[in-house]
Amino acid sequence: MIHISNLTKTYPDGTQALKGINLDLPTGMVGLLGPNGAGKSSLMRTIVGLQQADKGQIRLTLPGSDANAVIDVLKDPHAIRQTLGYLPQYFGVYPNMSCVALLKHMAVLKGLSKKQQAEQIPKLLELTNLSAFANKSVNRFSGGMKQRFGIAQALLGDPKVVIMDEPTAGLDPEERERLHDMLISISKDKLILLSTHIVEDVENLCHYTALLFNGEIKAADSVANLVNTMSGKIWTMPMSDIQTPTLVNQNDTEECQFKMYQLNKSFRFGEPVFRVFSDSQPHKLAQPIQATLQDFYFYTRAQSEEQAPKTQAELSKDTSVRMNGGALK
Ligand SMILES: Nc1ncnc2c1ncn2[C@@H]1O[C@H](COP(=O)(O)OP(=O)(O)OP(=O)(O)O)[C@@H](O)[C@H]1O
Repeated sequence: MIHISNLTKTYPDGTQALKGINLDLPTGMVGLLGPNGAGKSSLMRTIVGLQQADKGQIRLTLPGSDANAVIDVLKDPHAIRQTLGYLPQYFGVYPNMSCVALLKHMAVLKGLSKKQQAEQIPKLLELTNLSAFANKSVNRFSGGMKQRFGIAQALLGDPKVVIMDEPTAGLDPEERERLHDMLISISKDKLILLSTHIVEDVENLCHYTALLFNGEIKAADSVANLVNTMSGKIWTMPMSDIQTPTLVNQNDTEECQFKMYQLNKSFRFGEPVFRVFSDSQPHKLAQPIQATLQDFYFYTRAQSEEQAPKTQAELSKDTSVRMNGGALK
């Protein structure tokens, strides 16, 4: 497991990317969810020792090992590099080398012996469905094949901790499904930390997730627990009606205590539909619907935006959002 405490990271231009992160990540498939710019890559790069934190601590206990065998990642970045696999968000340009030659080269960099290379590389090519392309140059691979190659290199040395930054980015549905299969098959005795903004991927694959917004952890729990907190409180209703909302449970007091969040607007058969969070039926046309992790994600985001100090421009934007069915107070 990875234990992170009080981790902060500010870039030289003053951007505070991580604002005192406290997080315990268990073994298995774990999601790190957050919108663009939330700080996911900053956190991942810090965990894998590619950049320094300003302060804080990251401690790693390897799955299946003695609880006392702890690696202090920030003090000993070399040790973590030997025990984890990393799939970065961008690989940059690949050299003009065949898939198998590049894997061998990376295996050497990871310190694998010739025997280990001979054992592991064919298995990894098979696992990632690249055996038929072993002699093809990686820079001629499709996006999905490059992503699978990235996973093969991350798994060299059979690491117990694997960190993947946006692994499904740019993949077509078939490739995404294949990648999901692969991740599930390798996750049994490892901690696989999956960073993404695709909430559905986390709901489908991960048993545990953390939500990162604007450099802060806003929730961390089992996916089932987070979804359960939304249970019975999610409704769908047609967009047209929310513009003049009729609250069915408005109480008698002057100030309405009732709170409703628009979570998500989408379209079905060309007609707008949106999901709202509400303790009770928010409108006579509202229908109850099964809660999802996406509902929790949007609810948490709406709450964290509400708590964040706002500029004048944001405040005037908020008023128009509210008139269209945003957070009603
Ligand atoms: N090297 C850097 N120098 C300055 N600011 C940076 C640097 N890297 C990231 N940032 C900023 O830090 C914040 C967090 O960025 P980060 O890339 O960690 O977010 P992210 O959640 O991974 O986003 P995305 O999903 O878009 O990749 C952003 O405001 C980003 O602009």
